[in-house]
Amino acid sequence: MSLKRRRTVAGVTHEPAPSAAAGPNGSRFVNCPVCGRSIAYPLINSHLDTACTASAEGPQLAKVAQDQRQDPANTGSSCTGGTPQDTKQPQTTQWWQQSGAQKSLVLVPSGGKGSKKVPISLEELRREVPCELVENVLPKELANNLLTQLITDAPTWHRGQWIMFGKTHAAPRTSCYYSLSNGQEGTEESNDYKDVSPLVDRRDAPADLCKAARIIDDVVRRLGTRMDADLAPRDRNGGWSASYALANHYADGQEAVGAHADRLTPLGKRPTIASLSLGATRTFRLKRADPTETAKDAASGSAEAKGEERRQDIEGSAGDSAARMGSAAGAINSVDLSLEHNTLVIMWPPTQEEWRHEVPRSKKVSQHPISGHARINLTFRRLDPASAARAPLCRCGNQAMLKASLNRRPPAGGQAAVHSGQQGYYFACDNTKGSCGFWRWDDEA
Ligand SMILES: O=C(O)CCC(=O)C(=O)O
Ligand SMILES: [Fe+2]
Repeated sequence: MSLKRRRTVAGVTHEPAPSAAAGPNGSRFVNCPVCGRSIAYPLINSHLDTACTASAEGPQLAKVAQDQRQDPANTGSSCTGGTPQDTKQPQTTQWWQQSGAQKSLVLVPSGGKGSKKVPISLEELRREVPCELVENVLPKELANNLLTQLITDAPTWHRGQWIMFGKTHAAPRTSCYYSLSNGQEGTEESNDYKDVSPLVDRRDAPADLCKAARIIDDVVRRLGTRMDADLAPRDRNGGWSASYALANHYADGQEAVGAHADRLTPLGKRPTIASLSLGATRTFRLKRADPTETAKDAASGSAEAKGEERRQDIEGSAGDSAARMGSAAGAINSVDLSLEHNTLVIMWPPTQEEWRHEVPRSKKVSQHPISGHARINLTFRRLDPASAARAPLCRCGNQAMLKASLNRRPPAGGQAAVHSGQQGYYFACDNTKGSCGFWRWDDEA
């Protein structure tokens, strides 16, 4: 991968333009070789990197925004209460309209561990990592209102706990689940929340959150059509819609979430998760998962600790693990996304299987006009009741946890080998207080 500001489009590599005030013919503007738009000459490189409309989703997303204005009754989630005027908010400038934006939203190490981080374009991000970033995803007023409301609610949210070496620690953030299905989900689905966290704080989503969810459903569905075959079968053909949003509140740069993957048991294999950031800008770090992480689990039959314990466990070693990875030469193993207010990150499959994500602590968090140093994150997730129902009970009598194996495949000839394709999955005991040692391949047909 080239880290120079050079771009290959349809097999033609466009060399970076010299950073002079005027182009070769003396004009102060140049037509973008990709989208054809007239761009101030010194800004053409950053336009190509971050703002060019010719990237696949630019026009699509523009259409999303337009459709949202024309069709506010869009029924992405089953939240009710949306009214036509609700979504008639003025649109903010979208990233593909910000010609010449100078921001470095995506940084990757230029070499080994500790090397300088260099920017890559949103297009390169999408190509190299199964994630993508959409700026200004909601109408500005909706994003601001939602932030104001959630910042007001956040003091009533729950601070989770995790146990390590017998000691209880408070989670460095507060959280809450907002249901987007207005109590429509059955008992089984409600039970799935317990699987997400044993400390459930679940509420009905307020109206602005329902509106946001409808827009996000639509964005995810439209962008998902580009890669339908990669999605979980039930999410294909525009099938994805969020059933709930997990909200996190980070009061300041000292609050964080350690490296982890979101739990597969309630969401099913190859889940798509859409993550909305509101308020102060924070770094969202993705690292390729260490194959030895699941090897330990599978070999010893030991349970992985739940929730925070697992997160903290990985946190200390994640950097080393990524450095050890040594996958294909030039491949990106680690990426930092700068998540500004009203930015959506879509984690496509197989992000939860093959990558780990975190929001590291930071000494430098700039203030947002509404929330100061605080940040709210909402991850929009789709429950898969069938997945949770399939999980066997371990010897402790608890539901075992579905996990992806990075380095092992199911035994040749087994049902799982025939049906699961590349990825092996297994169930393991999920008891934080001590594993019963339960472990078996998932042999789903
Ligand atoms: O705050 C974020 O951006 C990520 C939160 C997250 O990963 C989670 O709640 O599982
Ligand atoms: Fe997560």
